[in-house]
Amino acid sequence: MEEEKSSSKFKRVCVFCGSNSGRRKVFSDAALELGNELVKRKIDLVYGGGSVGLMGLISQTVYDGGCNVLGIIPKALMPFEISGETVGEVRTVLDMHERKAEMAREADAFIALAGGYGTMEELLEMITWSHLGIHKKTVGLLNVDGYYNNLLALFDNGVEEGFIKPGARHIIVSAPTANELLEKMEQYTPSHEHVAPHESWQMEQLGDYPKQIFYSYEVASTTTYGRQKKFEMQKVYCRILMQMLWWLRFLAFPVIPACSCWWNNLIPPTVSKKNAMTVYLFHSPESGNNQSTQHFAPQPNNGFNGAKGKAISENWKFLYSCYCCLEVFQDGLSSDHLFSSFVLSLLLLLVSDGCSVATCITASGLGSLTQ
Ligand SMILES: C/C(=C\CNc1ncnc2c1ncn2[C@@H]1O[C@H](COP(=O)(O)O)[C@@H](O)[C@H]1O)CO
Repeated sequence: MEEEKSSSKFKRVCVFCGSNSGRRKVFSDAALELGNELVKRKIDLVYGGGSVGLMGLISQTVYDGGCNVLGIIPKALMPFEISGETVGEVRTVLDMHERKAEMAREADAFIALAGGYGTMEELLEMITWSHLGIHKKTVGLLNVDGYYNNLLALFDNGVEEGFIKPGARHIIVSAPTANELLEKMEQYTPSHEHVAPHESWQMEQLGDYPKQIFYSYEVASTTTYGRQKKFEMQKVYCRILMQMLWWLRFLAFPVIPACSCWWNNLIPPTVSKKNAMTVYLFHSPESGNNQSTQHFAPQPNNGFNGAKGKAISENWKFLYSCYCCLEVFQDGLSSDHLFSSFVLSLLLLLVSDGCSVATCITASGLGSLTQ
């Protein structure tokens, strides 16, 4: 079925309004009137979710009129006894900040109806974001029976006293009736200077940003918590993977030194010598002169070159490699570890050969890489 096109330049309007209905009937009437006006113009509704107060009235009206309703509600306000049942689509977010950003992203324009702190805060934030250049969307105020006269007077005073630029005062489009307000909003083009260019704002703060940034916070859809589950499952998988990697490192503990020994036994003395030097130079570049590297040259007759009888030094080498790995795995590559490695390297140098030291350093280096 082909979707009916909106007769307005706005496809979706976000309405901020009281979670209470107010003492006087004019406010409920205004909510119904605004709802009908949106339906007449085929404008979908974005709002705070739930069915309490004016929020419930407007959402039900728009929903019954056949337009889409999207309620964006923080997890904490989800319980039925707090916000009641929501019509249409419900999107749950983590907190109020996410909600505002999500509401602002989804809508082409904003309208504030009568309300309390919540409504006033949402209205003022959208005015501020427009002033700063975070969004370029129209902000309307349905000033039912002069409810917001004092607020508008306060804004005027802000201009008078030099706290609000005269151009920025025009960000708010206000009118006493829904029809008048929407007419004015349709005509409105922003003329105020932005504090910072729209493009310089972080994508996630508002504007035409990619959906996925927000969807990482989005946790539920209409009746099931599908998205939330998906997001939380991803976190569980990550944790399992990390746990697996944590255990796998112990596998590296016997494998790395064993490979080092095996590799060292395979290569001929000349190559071995070169590698030993390279490794040594890599780890201690400042001592990489000819004299010191000579100390690390492998000795062909000490049982490292595939000689049948394994020399004692090879066992030393293996044990030391294990020690290095264990140290690094347990504590990370701390300065203490480096110092003890250095002392042990010197000791080993006395009883073994340069090649084995190089192997051990390599093993500990590899160990640190796996941290
Ligand atoms: C406080 C009460 C119910 C709270 N339920 C709400 N459910 C959804 N959204 C809410 C709720 N309360 C505030 N909001 C948001 O703030 C705006 C309304 O706040 P106000 O202080 O009532 O003006 C509204 O736009 C929502 O986005 C029962 O009294």
